[in-house]
This record gives sequence, structure tokens and C-alpha cells, in this order.
Amino acid sequence: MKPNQIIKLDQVFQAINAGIIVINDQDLVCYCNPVAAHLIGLGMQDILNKKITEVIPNSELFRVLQEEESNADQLMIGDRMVITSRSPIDQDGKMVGAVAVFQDGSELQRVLSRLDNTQNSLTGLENIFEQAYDGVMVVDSQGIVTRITKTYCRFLNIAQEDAVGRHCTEILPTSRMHIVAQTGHAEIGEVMDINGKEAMVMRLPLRENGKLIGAVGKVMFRDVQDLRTLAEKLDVLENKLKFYEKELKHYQKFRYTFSNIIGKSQAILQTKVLAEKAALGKSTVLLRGESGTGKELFAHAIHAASLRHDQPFVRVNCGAIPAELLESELFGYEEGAFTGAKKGGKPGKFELANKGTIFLDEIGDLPLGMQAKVLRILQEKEVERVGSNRLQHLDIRVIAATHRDLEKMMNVGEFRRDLYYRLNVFTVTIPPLRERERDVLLLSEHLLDKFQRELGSSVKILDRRVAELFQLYSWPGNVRELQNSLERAINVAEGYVIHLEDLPLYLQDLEGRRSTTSLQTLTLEMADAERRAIIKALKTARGNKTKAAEFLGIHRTNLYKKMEKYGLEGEISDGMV
Ligand SMILES: Nc1ncnc2c1ncn2[C@@H]1O[C@H](COP(=O)(O)OP(=O)(O)OP(=O)(O)O)[C@@H](O)[C@H]1O
Repeated sequence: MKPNQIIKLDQVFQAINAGIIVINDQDLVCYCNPVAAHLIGLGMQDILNKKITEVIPNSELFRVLQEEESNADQLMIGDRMVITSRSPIDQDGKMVGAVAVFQDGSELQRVLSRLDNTQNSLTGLENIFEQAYDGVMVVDSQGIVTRITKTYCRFLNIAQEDAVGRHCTEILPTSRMHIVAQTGHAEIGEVMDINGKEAMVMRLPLRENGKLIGAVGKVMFRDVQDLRTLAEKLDVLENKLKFYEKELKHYQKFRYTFSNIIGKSQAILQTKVLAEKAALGKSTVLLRGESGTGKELFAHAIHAASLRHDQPFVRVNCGAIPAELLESELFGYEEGAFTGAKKGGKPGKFELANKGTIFLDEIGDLPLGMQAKVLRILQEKEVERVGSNRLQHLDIRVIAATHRDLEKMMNVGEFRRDLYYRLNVFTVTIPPLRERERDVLLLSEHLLDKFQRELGSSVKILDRRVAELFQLYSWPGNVRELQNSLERAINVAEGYVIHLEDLPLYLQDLEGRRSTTSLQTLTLEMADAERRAIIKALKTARGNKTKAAEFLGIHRTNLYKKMEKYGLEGEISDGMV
């Protein structure tokens, strides 16, 4: 070899993108190009004239020299994988050295590992495809089956190897997979006949880079009956849900309207007119009146006649909830707010009443601490659940009620002045029953009817003495007391009529005392006589009041007054008189 020729060859070796290393017959490196030095990771001075095993400890190059045979291999140099090809150098039949050409294999290694991953995913997908509980079939754009699950094959009664490669209609005449593969229009939830059974299927077109390449079909329900059963179950659940929703609405809805408030006395009629006015406005309403006068009834009726009537009506009995629970009942709480807090938290009554009406019954029983919190909500119109820092805006109307003397409570510091003024905007005071004398019999009649419907009682009317006693009694417990007395009486009464003996003992005693008090007896006897005379006159005059007044020798307006007093208006033929 001429020197200038060596230089040229060396230039080639320098330029080549592969490592080249040459050893002589002493195993010493006599040539190494820059790529090889870079892959080995040493400088030229540490490579040239060094034993090859010092440079690359696991080199096999000297073996090629000994065995005089070429080979190719993968080799680790440091942490790098290289692919090497080794050959002995023969000069005139004598081995003078060996050359190794090697290339960085890490890129190749990365490609191989990606291939490996792809292979694994493919195997995984194939397994999933095979394990699919329902039948799945894939066709190409011509409708030729390329894949089909074993389950589907069993369902179609065909061997998997017989199915693949055939046109879908050959294995299932009703198949439309080839059509979907052509049109590209998915068909979902179609019922098809598969071997005499109705199954529900879906067929989806397959696209690659926007081009249709086939279709995949899946049996959703092998038997439409399965679907029907499922639909029936869903139906039952939906009905249940509707029922509970209705119940909830009913619970949150008003139960009474103004027409449920019985009474024709001036006092109650005026109160109703005032309450109807309150209903049409937006202001807070404060219902006052003795216990049992019908405050709750009025609260329902006001909500029912208001613009919010189709929104919730939520009642809170401020006196019945233990103080320690009041806060979470009124404002709700977040999950984990305290030990025992329900999962998911719980909305408070204010939140439940949003957009509707909240009825704060027995507001006078609200503890002082809570009064401040309730006041804040009424002022800010925002509520924050216990354990939360999120404020919720509220749009609520407030109706409050109490039988207590709030002014007196305020003066002794039991009721907050600011809350009092916030509530006392539109006050409706419900008169006690003793001021509605003529309503007692009307209410009794109404309540007896109600009991007859609810309890199936046969009792219908009051004995004359009972009716008299009812009209004269002061009813400190108001309508509730009347209601309770009648309920007790119908349980005791044996026939159609309620007698004195059927009344609670305290009322019987009262009647006993009344009969022995001569002055009272005289008044009552006179009233009784007057009442009877009026009834007789009205009957004789066949209801004509002018004539009846003439018979009695009194003025017509006087007759009206007396009829109102004895509750005879419109009830002259009623069993009660
Ligand atoms: N005018 C009325 N017509 C028909 N029923 C009435 C009337 N007033 C009261 N009632 C009945 O009397 C009972 C007591 O009424 P309600 O509970 O509304 O009274 P309240 O004033 O809210 O009592 P409390 O202050 O003790 O809570 C209820 O069963 C109610 O339906």
C-alpha cells in the first residue's frame, strides 16, 4: 500500500458513520476512527497501542484473529448497546490482525422495545376481543369477516376458522355489516333476527384517515327479552322515584287553602280578608293568636294564595327541635362537619324552602343565640351550611307564628328587638274561638264530617244540650280543644248523636255546675226558649225571614242578629237544631 493511498483510506474511515477499530496480531489497537473512540468513550491516546481488552474489556476481536473467522454480535460498551461485525485481516495467507465495524444500537433497541410494547398491546387487545362477553364481529369494506369472537361463533353455531374470510351474509343472512361498511352510517339498537331469536345489535363503521375500511358489529342483548326485563326493572325504579318525588313535594307543599278555614263570624271573615291581602304581597307575615286558633292553617293558606304556591312550603317548629340540633336543621351541614354528619351532607330547612316559603312556627321559642343567626339570614338572604364556607343565595318568604307575648319577651330580654322588628311587618292576629261564638257549631259540623271521612265514625250531630254548652264554653284551647273533645266523644258515643255523657269529664262537670247556678240557668233557659221560638217561626214561615220576624213581633234585622247568635243562618233544616 502506498502512503498517499493510506491517507485516502483513512479519510474515508474518518468520514464514515460507523466505528472502526483494527488490532494487529499482538492484539494491540493499531487503528481507531473517531466514531469508534466516541462509542468507546476514550481518547485516542488511551486506545492506540493498547490491548483491545483494555480498551473494550468484553471484546471478542482477538478471538476472530485466533479462530480466523468472521462473526457478528451485539455488545455492551458501558451502558450502550452496539452492533458489531468482526473480520480477520489476511495478508498473503497470514493473519496480520482483525477489524471490527460497529454501530450504535440504542436507536434500534428503542425501536425494538416499542415494537415489543405494540406487540403486548395487540395481544392484550386480542385477548379482550376474545374475552368479550357478547358477540363482536369485524368486517372489511367488502363485508368479509376479518375477526369474530368465539362467543359470537357459538351463538351462530359456526367454527371461528370457518367464519373468518367469508362474507358476513354467508354466516348470517340477515347481517347488514357490509351495508354499514359501505354507507358509513352507524346503526345502533336495531333488533335483528339471529337464528330465530330477536337480538339487539349495533353496527359501527370503521374509518382510517377518514376512509371507510370496514365495520364492527356487536350484539348488545342476545335476547330482546333481556332488554324488556331490564326496561321493566327501570320502569319500576322510575315509578318509585316519581312516587318519592311526589311524596316529597306533597310534604313540602301547602295542605290547606283559605277555603279550608271554616267560620262565618265577622272576626274570622275579617282575619281572612287581611290574610288574603298578606298573601298577595311579598312582606314577612307574623301570625299571632292563642294556641290552637289556626295559625298553621293560615300559614298554609297564605302560601297557597301567594305567587310562590307551586314552590316548597317548609315548616319549622322552632319550639320542638332540641337547641343543639337547631343549627344543623335550619342551615344544613357539609359532609364531615361533625361526628355523625351524614355522607354527602344535608340541606337545611332554609335551603329546602328556597324559592318558596319558610314557616317559622313558635318563633317565640327560638333560643336567643339562634335568633341572632336567623336574623342574619333574613337580612343577608344568604345561608351557609355548618362546616362549609360557601354562601348560598336565598329567595324565600318568611311567615312566622307565635302564641307568646313577644313584646313582653322583648322587654325582659328574651326576644331580640331587631328580630322582632324584622318579623313584625304584616301582622295577622287570629281571634280566639270564644270571640267567634257562632263558628263553634259550624266548626263542630265540619270536624264531625272530617272524622266521619277519616275514621269512618257514624256520629253526625250534637245533642241540643251539647250544642248549647259548646256555644257558651270559653274554649281556652280553641279549635284544637274543640277538635280533641269531639274526637274523644265520637269514640265514646254509641249512636248517631253526641250526648253530654260522651264529652270529656271536665266539660260534663262544667255543664253540671252550670245547671246548678240559677242565674246562669235562667239566662240559658231564656236563650234556649228564644232559639226554639226562632226555629219554630222560621219553620212556620217556611224560611221566609220577613214573615218569621212578623210572627215573633221583632224587626227583621233583629231576627238576623239573633239567627247569627244562635248559628241558625242557613241551617234551619239541619239536624243540629
Ligand atoms: N278555622 C278553622 N277551620 C278548620 N279547622 C281549623 C280552623 N282553625 C283551626 N283548625 C284546626 O285546629 C287545629 C289547630 O290549628 P293550628 O295547628 O293551625 O293552630 P295553631 O294556632 O297553629 O296552634 P299552636 O299555636 O298550638 O301551634 C288544626 O287541626 C286545624 O286544622
